[in-house]
Amino acid sequence: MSIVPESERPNPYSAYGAHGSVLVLNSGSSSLKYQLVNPVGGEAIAAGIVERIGESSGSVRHTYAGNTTERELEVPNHAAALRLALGLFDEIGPRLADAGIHAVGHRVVHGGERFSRPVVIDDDVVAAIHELVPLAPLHNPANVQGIEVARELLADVPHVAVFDTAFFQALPPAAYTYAIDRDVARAHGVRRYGFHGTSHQYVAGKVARVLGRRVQDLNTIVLHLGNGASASAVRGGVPVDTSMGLTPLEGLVMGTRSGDVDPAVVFHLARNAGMSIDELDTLLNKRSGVKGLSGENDMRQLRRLVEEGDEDASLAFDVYVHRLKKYVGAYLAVLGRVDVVAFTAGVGENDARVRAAVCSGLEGLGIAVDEERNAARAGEPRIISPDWATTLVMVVPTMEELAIARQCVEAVEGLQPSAAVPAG
Ligand SMILES: Nc1ncnc2c1ncn2[C@@H]1O[C@H](COP(=O)(O)OP(=O)(O)O)[C@@H](O)[C@H]1O
Ligand SMILES: CC(=O)OP(=O)(O)O
Ligand SMILES: [Mg+2]
Repeated sequence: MSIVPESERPNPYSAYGAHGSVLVLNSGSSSLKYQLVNPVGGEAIAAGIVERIGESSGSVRHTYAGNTTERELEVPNHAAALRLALGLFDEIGPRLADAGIHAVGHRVVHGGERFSRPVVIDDDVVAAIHELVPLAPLHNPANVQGIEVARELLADVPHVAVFDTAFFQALPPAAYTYAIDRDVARAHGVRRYGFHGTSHQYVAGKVARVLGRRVQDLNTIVLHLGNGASASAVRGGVPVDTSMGLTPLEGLVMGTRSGDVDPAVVFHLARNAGMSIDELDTLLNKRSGVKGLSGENDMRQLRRLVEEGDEDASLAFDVYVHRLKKYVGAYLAVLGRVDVVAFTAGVGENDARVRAAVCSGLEGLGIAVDEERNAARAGEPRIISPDWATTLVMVVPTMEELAIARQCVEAVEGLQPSAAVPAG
C-alpha cells in the first residue's frame, strides 16, 4: 500500500461549501484552545490558546493572518478565558461579526452513555453534561463553563457538543465491561467509556483516505500520544478496544497520569499513608506518569534529561515505551490482523525516538520502522515502515478541531454523520 497524492483524493466535504466557518472550543482542565476553521478546505483561519487558567500567571497566544500575539496575564477561570479569547478576535482579527461563523463546536470530554454522536446544544444537553461531572471532574466543569459563556456571547448561531467518548460508544460489551459486581457497576455508570474518540476516529479515517482504501477494509491501531495518551484498536472503522476507561486515567503512561495500576495501590495508600480520596486522585492524575517518575511531563524535556544521563528520566522513558508496546501487542491479538499502526498527537507526530522504541523488537510480527523514513519531518501523513513490513507504520497528524468543525456542520444540518466515511 502507498500514499495517494492529495490532488487525487476526493474531498467528501466539498458539499459543505455554503457553510462559512466554525469556531471550535476545546476547554482542558487548565487551558482553552480555540480555532476558527473552514470545514471544507480544513484550514485554520485563526487559532489560539489560553494557558494556566486559575493560576496567578496565565497567558494567551492568538494567531491570525500569519501574526502571533502573546500576552501574560492572570485568567481566573474558563469563563474569563473565553471572554479574553473572543475579545482578541475583535481586537486583532478576524472580527467575529465578519467571520461568517456558521456554528460553534465544543469539545466535551465525557458524554457518558447518553451521547453517541454530536448534538446541537440546548438547556437539556447542558444539564446532561453537568450531570456527568462526577465521571469527569477535571474536564466537564470547564466544558460547561465554556458552553454557557459562548452561548451568551455568540447567541445567534447554533452550538454543538462533540464528545470525546462518542466514537467509543460502539465498543463491544466485552471491551467496555469491568469485571466487578454488575449491580454496583450499573447503579453508578461504572464501565469503560474511552476518550480522544474524535482523534482516533479521524486518524483511522484519514489512514484509509491517504492509502486510497475503504475504512471498512482496514484494521488499525491508533496511538494518540499527547499530554493525555490513549491507544485504540479499530476494525473496519469501528472501535473494538481502547485504553482509557471510566475516566481518562486508565491505560498508557501519560505526562502526569499513571495509566494502569493495580487498584489496590489506592487502598494501600489510603490505609498506610493516610492519604485522602482527593489526594489519591491528585496523585494518580497529576503527580504520576513520566512527571511522577522524572519531574518532567513534557516529552521534549524528558528526552533532554535522558540525553544528559539522568537515570530517573531513562526509567520514565522505558516505562512509557514498555506500556505502549504492551498495548500494541494486546491490540494485535484483539484484531488478529493489523494493516496499520498510526502514531498521532504531540509526541506521536514529533518524537521519532518514541516511535522507534515502541516498534523495536516487533520485526517478527511484521512491524518495524525505517530509520530514514522515521527521521524525516513533514506535516503530512506518511509511511515510516520499511517496504518488507507486513503492517504499515504511519505518522498521521491529528486534526481534532477540523473533525469537530465537520461534525458540527453535520449536526446542524442534520446530515448523515461521517463516522464510516474517511474524514479529512
Ligand atoms: N518535537 C517534539 N518532540 C517530542 N515531543 C513533543 C514535541 N512537540 C510536542 N511534543 C510533546 O507533545 C505533548 C503535547 O501534545 P498535544 O497533542 O499537544 O497534547 P494535549 O492536546 O494533550 O495538550 C507534550 O508532552 C510535548 O512534549
Ligand atoms: C481526555 C483527555 O485525556 O484529554 P487531554 O489529552 O486533552 O487531557
Ligand atoms: Mg489533545
